[in-house]
Amino acid sequence: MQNYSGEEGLQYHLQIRPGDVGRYVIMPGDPKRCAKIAKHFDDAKLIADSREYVTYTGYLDGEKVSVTSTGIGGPSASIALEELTLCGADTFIRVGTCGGIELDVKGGDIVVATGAIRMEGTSREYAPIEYPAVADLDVTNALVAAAKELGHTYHAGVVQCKDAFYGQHEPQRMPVSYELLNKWEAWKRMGCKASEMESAALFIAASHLRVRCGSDFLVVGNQERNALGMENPIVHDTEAAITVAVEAIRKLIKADREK
Ligand SMILES: O=P(O)(O)O[C@H]1O[C@H](CO)[C@@H](O)[C@H]1O
Ligand SMILES: O=c1cc[nH]c(=O)[nH]1
Repeated sequence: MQNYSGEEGLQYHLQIRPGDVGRYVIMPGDPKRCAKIAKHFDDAKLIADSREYVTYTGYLDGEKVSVTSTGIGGPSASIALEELTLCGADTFIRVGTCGGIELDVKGGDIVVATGAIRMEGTSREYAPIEYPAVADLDVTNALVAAAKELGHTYHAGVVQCKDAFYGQHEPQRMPVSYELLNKWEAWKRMGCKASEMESAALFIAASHLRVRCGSDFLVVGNQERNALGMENPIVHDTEAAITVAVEAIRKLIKADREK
């Protein structure tokens, strides 16, 4: 494909080149989360700040690692994954926020996605809907082990992905509300843990690109608990989800070195 950036190797959206990023990349949605994540790296340097994509590169246990924000939603997340892969990355952890769905998933808990419901548009441009959006097993095992070791309350399971944040939160005001409401009921009955917006697109794009991708999230709150009048803490501090991802990367680095 013709390179729109006008310079060979320079990525059009992320404004990064091969060599700028490590093999391992943490991907938050919010660009402002990047500096917080980069503080966990040794010798972190800002590489690029373009649109919603902020990239820092540093080191963990002597291995080059990076953080790149994806913005909100599947389209921008899949662009980040594609351009990072073109620059040599092959192992990705999305660190996001989510809303709890199962009643025991509370604000402040951690969710690790094992798979994602493809109720969004981007993944459908990559693969027919029958193909499941599944997290990479090595990355997921590393995330679960890290959450356990760090002593966090965590839940591993399927998350739901959508394109309209307010469709999740106010489905009754959307024209397709009956479909949304019925599907939401199905996700609950199937044991879906939480809702967020990028993992389905990332897992499917990662399968297509043959790279590894997993996700972990801070649970901000749970509207199902709220609707039932249950205690519903609202939490915004993503540090626990970040440390789980950083520890998971350390585990993957160690395991990859031993291969
Ligand atoms: O906190 P981030 O990583 O952006 O993730 C969640 O927050 C945004 C919606 O508020 C969506 O991007 C959703 O997936
Ligand atoms: O409820 C929530 C919280 C964060 N992100 C979402 O997509 N939903």
